Amino acid sequence: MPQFLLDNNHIAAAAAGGGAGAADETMTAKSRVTVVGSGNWGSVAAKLIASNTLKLNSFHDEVSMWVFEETLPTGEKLSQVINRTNENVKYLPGVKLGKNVVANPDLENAVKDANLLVFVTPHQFMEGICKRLVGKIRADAEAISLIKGMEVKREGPCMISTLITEQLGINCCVLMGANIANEIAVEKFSEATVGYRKNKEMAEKWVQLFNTSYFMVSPVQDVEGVELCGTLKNVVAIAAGLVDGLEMGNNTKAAIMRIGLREMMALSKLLFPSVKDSTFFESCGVADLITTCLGGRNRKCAEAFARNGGKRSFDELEAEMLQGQKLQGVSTAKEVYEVLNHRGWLELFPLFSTVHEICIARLPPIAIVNVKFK
Ligand SMILES: NC(=O)C1=CN([C@@H]2O[C@H](COP(=O)(O)OP(=O)(O)OC[C@H]3O[C@@H](n4cnc5c(N)ncnc54)[C@H](O)[C@@H]3O)[C@@H](O)[C@H]2O)C=CC1
Ligand SMILES: O=C(CO)COP(=O)(O)O
Repeated sequence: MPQFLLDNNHIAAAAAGGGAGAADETMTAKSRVTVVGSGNWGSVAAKLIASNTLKLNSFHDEVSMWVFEETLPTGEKLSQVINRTNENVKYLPGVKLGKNVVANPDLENAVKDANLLVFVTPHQFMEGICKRLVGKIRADAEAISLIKGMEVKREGPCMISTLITEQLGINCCVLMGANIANEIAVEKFSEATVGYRKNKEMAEKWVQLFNTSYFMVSPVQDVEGVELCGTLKNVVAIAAGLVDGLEMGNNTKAAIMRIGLREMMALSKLLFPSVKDSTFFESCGVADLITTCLGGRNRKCAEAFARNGGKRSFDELEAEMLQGQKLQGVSTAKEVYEVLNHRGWLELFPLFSTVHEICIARLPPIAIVNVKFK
């Protein structure tokens, strides 16, 4: 790791060196971690955490990982294969998770002893998961959401961290960033941002749990800003993929990313006036926007959508190209559109609204560059 990074982050040094020490253990009860989710990023999150729980005395070594059970083509259950091979052969093949990661297909059983809950599933499943968890978690549990997405209620948008807090009655931080899971899985250096509301000590505990020599995590006091960055950039990534599929070139793509960033900032601040400008310059902001528009799944499927002239649906392309992994950008574009429509803001957000209209085939892919961006 470059020296300047160490200077920047004393917590990184503590995590990498396992410096918590025996004194730590005697002062605090050990925390138990459960990761709720085991897709591409969920599996990498479990790997990161498991490498740290082995080093840090304040955490139990074992990391429980809830697996949405499925039967593999071999006839075996995914959770059993993960526990036998120490690999998520479907969502993260070829990467060992750490022997202290234990896959568990029983959601309620997986969470019952944990005081640290890490939520990392596609956002559309979270409402159902929360309902199942009511009354099933420890009273002293704390949560963090790695989920990029939101729900739309009659009252307006509901961020996933808010859903968790409201349904389960627990505090929820968020972790977002320029984090293409497959790259972090092979330990290429990247950064992430933890967003917290009030409790800085808790944010630092999450930083400690995730931070490694190749994954540098920084806390910022702006939970909505961090979460909206992670959520809204997926809509811009769809636009960037359309531009790629249309072979419009780099200048057009850069323009779409700039306009997208401007809409991300404007909508975030309209929804939550407390959102800070500086958050957009953290890993969760411009860095995540760049990496997703260059190398993410939303970009990839949108490129194929445009190459097919919009004739094959995103659902079809997702099933064919992602082998069970899920796109977040298409449903987020719909959710954003509902919010904009409900509030009379559609004209203020031409990129966001056009992406949705292209996704549902109301407009052709080329419309992404025919919009009048003010
Ligand atoms: N993959 C990546 O590079 C990154 C993903 N994220 C975010 O992390 C979140 C989770 O994404 P991934 O871990 O990549 O998942 P994924 O898209 O790779 O996998 C889909 C997951 O959903 C599960 N699933 C399918 N049907 C389900 C159901 N009915 N109920 C519950 N679970 C079901 C599957 O078993 C699988 O674990 C998303 O919000 C995504 O935006 C964030 C950063 C990076
Ligand atoms: O959020 C991501 C990178 O930070 C991954 O984006 P995709 O879901 O488009 O792959």
